[in-house]
Amino acid sequence: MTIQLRKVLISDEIDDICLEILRKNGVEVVKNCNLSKEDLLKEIAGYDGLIVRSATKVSAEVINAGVNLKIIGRAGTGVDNIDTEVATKKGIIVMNTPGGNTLSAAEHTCTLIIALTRNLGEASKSMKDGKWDRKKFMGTELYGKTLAIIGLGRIGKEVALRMQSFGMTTIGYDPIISSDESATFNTEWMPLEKIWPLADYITVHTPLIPQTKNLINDAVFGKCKKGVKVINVARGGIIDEDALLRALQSGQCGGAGLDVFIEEPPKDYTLAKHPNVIATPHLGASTIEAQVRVAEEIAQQFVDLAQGRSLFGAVNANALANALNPALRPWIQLAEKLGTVGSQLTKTLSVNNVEVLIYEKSLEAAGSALVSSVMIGYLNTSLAENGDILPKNLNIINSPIYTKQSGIKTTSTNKCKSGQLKSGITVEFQSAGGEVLEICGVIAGEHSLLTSVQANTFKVAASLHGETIVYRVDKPVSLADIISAAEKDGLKVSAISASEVKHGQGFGIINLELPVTQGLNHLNQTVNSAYVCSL
Ligand SMILES: NC(=O)c1ccc[n+]([C@@H]2O[C@H](COP(=O)([O-])OP(=O)(O)OC[C@H]3O[C@@H](n4cnc5c(N)ncnc54)[C@H](O)[C@@H]3O)[C@@H](O)[C@H]2O)c1
Ligand SMILES: O=C(O)[C@H](O)COP(=O)(O)O
Repeated sequence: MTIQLRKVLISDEIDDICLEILRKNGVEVVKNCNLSKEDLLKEIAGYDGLIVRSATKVSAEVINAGVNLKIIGRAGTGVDNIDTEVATKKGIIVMNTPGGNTLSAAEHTCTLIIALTRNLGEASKSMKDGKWDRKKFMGTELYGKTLAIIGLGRIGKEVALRMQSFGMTTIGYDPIISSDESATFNTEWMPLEKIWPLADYITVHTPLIPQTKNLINDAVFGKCKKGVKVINVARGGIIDEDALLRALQSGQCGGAGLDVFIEEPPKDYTLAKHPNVIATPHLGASTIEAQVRVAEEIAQQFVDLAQGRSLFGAVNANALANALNPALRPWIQLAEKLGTVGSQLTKTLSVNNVEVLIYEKSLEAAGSALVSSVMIGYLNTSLAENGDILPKNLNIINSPIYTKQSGIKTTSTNKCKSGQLKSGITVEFQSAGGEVLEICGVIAGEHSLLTSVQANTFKVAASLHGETIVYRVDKPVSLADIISAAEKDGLKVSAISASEVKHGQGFGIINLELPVTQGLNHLNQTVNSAYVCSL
């Protein structure tokens, strides 16, 4: 799969280095940060790529209007403003720049913790109002206090390291970070229920997902120390805003540092205006350094992808990473061709399971890419022939979704250590009734070759390339007879290969110089069945 990146739209405020890098690499770029939703819907059809920050809402409507979109880039971390599910279904890559703004977001979190504990916001405001009030703004030290970090990923870890220098004890929770790993940055991993009563400060650094929505709510505030302070530089909604207001009003929560809100900008500023709240308008990543970094990174990632070098930052395209690896590319192509041939030879079977068996060591990690590619070939033919609506752009990104929809189960199995002398890959198409079609292929140089069907070996491996006819016989038929029949059907044969005939079946591949334009009457009288494939 190659990505043709001719024209990219930048619809949010992104550093100009992004435009420079893209243009230097021959990509036309338009930056327009003032597009209304309606304008964006009209404009987007003309672009192959879109780059945003958090302001542009890349909804299903926008993605559907982007009929030429191949890639959506987020110059930043959170992709919650992009409908990644719809993009994936349409075969569009979604990419972010993980890490580019980590330090800035971590520093902003630390700034809010410090500002909260010394009432900096209100104290500064009172000075601006011409007041000298030293008593009202008595603070507390951070030294010796406990900071709970929910989400021990990139930002959570950097916050821990920085706040430890103030003498804070850091504890935390993350479902995928082990206690050993969190111990490497001096943070004791604990389950949430143990954390709540211990924390003097709680800071959240998770994505906003169903599991983290309203993670800190009325019940949690009830389990915390009276006066606990909370900080959210992650996403609005991880702390329940209504519950927070109630806790601030009752004094159960002693203060909140908020950079993000459920609605941005908020319609209701009650929370931001509360005297114990320090609020900033989503400034976590707003530093010169972070903005240059994310702009540079997203542009370079776009260029690397278009030039087939890397897929760094893609959040929805694991399989594609293998497809871009030059060493694996021919195998990925072979897999798709085996899928196409398999779909022709299983026309009479109701396939419900497809298994890819891998006999090459170099392909051990490429199972999901090979399966996705087999299914592109299989579905492209079988959906078309069943009269189903074919997705416009069936590719390695959305093939798993359409496979799931088709009800076919898929697996890949590494057979390298099985001691068998086989090479290449084998695809087994299995029906509910227990019938199996097994086809095997290998790569020679860059060429895809079919080596056997149903364990019937081809005397000379057949080339899977271009306009091809796959046929089946139930007894040996001479190649001369088959070529003669094909020529009577107006075909120009460039090569032919046949398998041995065992247990009443044999298979063959006819390579053609030109596409088939008429019926295969003579051929169909000479072999049992013949199918046209474009490979
Ligand atoms: N305010 C800003 O300007 C700003 C800037 C950068 C990032 N962010 C946001 O900060 C958040 C964290 O970013 P990051 O780069 O550290 O991401 P990350 O992926 O490195 O870390 C997030 C961590 O959250 C953990 N997590 C997921 N579900 C969890 C749960 N139920 N409970 C506890 N932990 C859970 C994950 O396992 C992961 O380790 C993201 O939401 C991102 O969008 C905001
Ligand atoms: O997830 C992120 O990267 C931050 O929320 C930054 O968002 P921004 O690019 O809109 O500042």
